[in-house]
Amino acid sequence: MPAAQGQWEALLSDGVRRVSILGSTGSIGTQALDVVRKARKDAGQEVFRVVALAAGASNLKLLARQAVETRAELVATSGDADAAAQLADSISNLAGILDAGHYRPRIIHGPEAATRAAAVEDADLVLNGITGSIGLAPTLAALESNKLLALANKESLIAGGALIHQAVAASTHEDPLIPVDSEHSALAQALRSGSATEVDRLILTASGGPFRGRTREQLRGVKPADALAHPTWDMGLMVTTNSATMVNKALEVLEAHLLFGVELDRIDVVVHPQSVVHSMVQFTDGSTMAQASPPDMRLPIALGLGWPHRVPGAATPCDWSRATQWTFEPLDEDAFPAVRLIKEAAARGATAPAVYNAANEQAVLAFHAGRIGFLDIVDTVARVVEEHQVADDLTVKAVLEAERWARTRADQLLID
Ligand SMILES: NC(=O)C1=CN([C@@H]2O[C@H](COP(=O)(O)OP(=O)(O)OC[C@H]3O[C@@H](n4cnc5c(N)ncnc54)[C@H](OP(=O)(O)O)[C@@H]3O)[C@@H](O)[C@H]2O)C=CC1
Ligand SMILES: CC(=O)[C@@H](O)[C@H](O)COP(=O)(O)O
Ligand SMILES: [Mn+2]
Repeated sequence: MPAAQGQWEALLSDGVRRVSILGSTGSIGTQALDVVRKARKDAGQEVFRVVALAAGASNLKLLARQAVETRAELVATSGDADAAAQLADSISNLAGILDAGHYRPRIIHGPEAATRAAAVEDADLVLNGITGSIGLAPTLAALESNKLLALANKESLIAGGALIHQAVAASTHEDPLIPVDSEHSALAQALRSGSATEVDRLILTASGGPFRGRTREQLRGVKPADALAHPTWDMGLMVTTNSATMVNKALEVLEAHLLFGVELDRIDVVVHPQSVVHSMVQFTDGSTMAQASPPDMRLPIALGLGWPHRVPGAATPCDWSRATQWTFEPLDEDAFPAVRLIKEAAARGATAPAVYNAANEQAVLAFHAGRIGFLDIVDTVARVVEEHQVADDLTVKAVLEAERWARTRADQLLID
């Protein structure tokens, strides 16, 4: 039997997986739909059924097209009643044109819409591809309604930390939280080869972003368009900017600690400009396991949707017949202090990581609005975290209050 055929059988052994895709119009969401489409074609039958779609309100036409294509039962927009009406019109027009005239999904709207889509009864698995810590409520809702959660929205884990651990512990699934972030998917794959006691260190790779090799002084005048010119990945604005400041890698170090329980001082970052080795696990005997594939998020997304099974043909593998070079270099923490700063924030505990992330989200938006310079982003994060009075316990209320304070304080500092 060909390898792929056995793999399709394994993947389909529990039946078609019903998925709710949050952030469906974004980079992760649209690639998830590529995976769903291709799996159906390659397997010759439905593999993943999209039962719910959720997005913001900036691309309602695309959301409508996705709804008609997938026939999702529930379609959610974070927009207002007008946005919902516009969405319903677009769906009904398109359904008429595309011979799906009978298709009438349930349309919901408002700030809670994605959270409701995360808890939708029909779904087995929720893919959270929303940007920002606004994704925390949907993350918790997915776990609390006992879904599998394929998590790209790292900000919810940073902000929610122990709250997410509690929700994971209460789940009846052995392993409900599946990493989709490329580095963490790589680590999860490498960790399949050894037990927790064998692990010595986790090594996260970083592309180095568009400003790799520059000194702090050389970063001073860079413009938003420069920061968005990522060398290897095509992603949304927030994560792309975070790659340029190394805040993305900082969030990912803490994400790895929260996902895999390895202490922060046993997690390293190495710059690997080709983005082919997505991360590595070093074992106690000196062996290192690395996961490698050309940069394409459809691979970790597919593994997230099919976990623990691989989706055959999800992405193109490395071409070993061609000469190639992979290089590795240390992170310059003087030019890019974000990783050191998050380790300090994590040591303060409770709400400090949520504050780090919220201040960063505000600063990134201010940078793109032309209100501040590039270096002000991480400098502001550092100041806001330093001023923060950490809450004693991590509750949803404490996180929301800390975030509200951090956003206001960051905005004040950015105006001054
Ligand atoms: N892109 C990538 O390759 C990678 C991304 N990630 C992580 O995945 C997450 C998504 O990133 P990315 O896809 O790049 O981001 P994008 O900006 O491309 O997409 C964000 C998506 O979230 C939607 N959205 C925004 N606000 C809400 C809301 N309140 N309710 C529901 N949906 C909302 C947007 O809708 P609308 O279109 O209407 O604005 C859009 O669909 C981030 O956490 C990022 O760090 C991790 C690894 C790789
Ligand atoms: C694809 C992915 O997982 C991104 O989070 C990626 O890691 C960003 O690239 P950097 O390594 O430049 O942060
Ligand atoms: Mn990543």
